[in-house]
Amino acid sequence: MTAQILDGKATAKQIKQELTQRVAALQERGITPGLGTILVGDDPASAWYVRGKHRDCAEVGLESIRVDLPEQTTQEELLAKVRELNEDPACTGYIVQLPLPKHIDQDVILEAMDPAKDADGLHPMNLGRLVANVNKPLTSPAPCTPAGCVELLSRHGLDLKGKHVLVIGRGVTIGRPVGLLLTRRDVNATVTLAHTGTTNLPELLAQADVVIAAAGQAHMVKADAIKPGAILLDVGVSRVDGKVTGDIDPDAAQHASWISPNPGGVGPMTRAMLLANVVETAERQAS
Ligand SMILES: Nc1nc(=O)c2c([nH]1)NC[C@@H]1CN(c3ccc(C(=O)N[C@@H](CCC(=O)O)C(=O)O)cc3)C=[N+]21
Ligand SMILES: [Mg+2]
Repeated sequence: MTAQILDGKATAKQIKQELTQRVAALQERGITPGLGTILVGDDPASAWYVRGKHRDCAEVGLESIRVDLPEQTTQEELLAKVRELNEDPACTGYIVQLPLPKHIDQDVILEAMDPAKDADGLHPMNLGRLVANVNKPLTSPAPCTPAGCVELLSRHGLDLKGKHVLVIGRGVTIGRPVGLLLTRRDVNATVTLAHTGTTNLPELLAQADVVIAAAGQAHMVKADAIKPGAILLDVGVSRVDGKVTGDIDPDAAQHASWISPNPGGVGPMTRAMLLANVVETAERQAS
């Protein structure tokens, strides 16, 4: 068996085309949505991601607002920028690029954002809405990487109803929220969340119909560990010898039915979902 590819790059391209139409429709009504980014410090990977987000904006017709601050920015200075974007009518939604320097409390910054402008879906208010809302369509932004995982599967015609999904990793951007999306009634999956304290990972991997690997440990999911025919989403990113390396050993493709490559899988979907959150916010405000 060789797995079929969950092509995140092509799917994101399709989504961006759809968003381009929606942005044009907003523009016809005199609305130009804008995405803001706040980047603190000069980590090259973070700077590269932020540049990509601005390129994506230009591609679909969104305005973008870029705020770059030096590494030694204080928490108060960053809070001042957050408040500025909260008040800026040209800014429909924005993100604060993570991770922040160690002297800044990420939770304080996220809570200071206007939840209505939270393009990442990481504000506690929006995470709370995700917890509270199981049945109705979501009217608040969902975290981009989890939403990208769900969208990547559904756009390849894969139905998760009744499937056992094993999520590996408990980070706040992926591992914890992705189960909330997958257990909504419209998806109806059964979810197990494994982490470094899990003692029976081999047993769980052998059972899982779908594996979402978001641990950030290069090639930790091996070919012989998975259930034959499983669907594999490779979310974790490490750099090994300067190369982007996922959590799933590429040999696992021999035993899987579907696999998302990394790069080229969930990464581009994350970016597309960020744009979608901004467009949806603008549409909500316009209606
Ligand atoms: N507030 C905040 N929101 C984020 O969404 C956020 C963040 N902070 N901090 C860092 C992580 C990481 N992240 C990625 C998004 C896209 C790719 C992506 O498109 N990667 C390409 C290329 C990978 C490469 O070659 O480096 C791919 O997977 O094909 C990667 C990583 C968003 N993050
Ligand atoms: Mg990727």
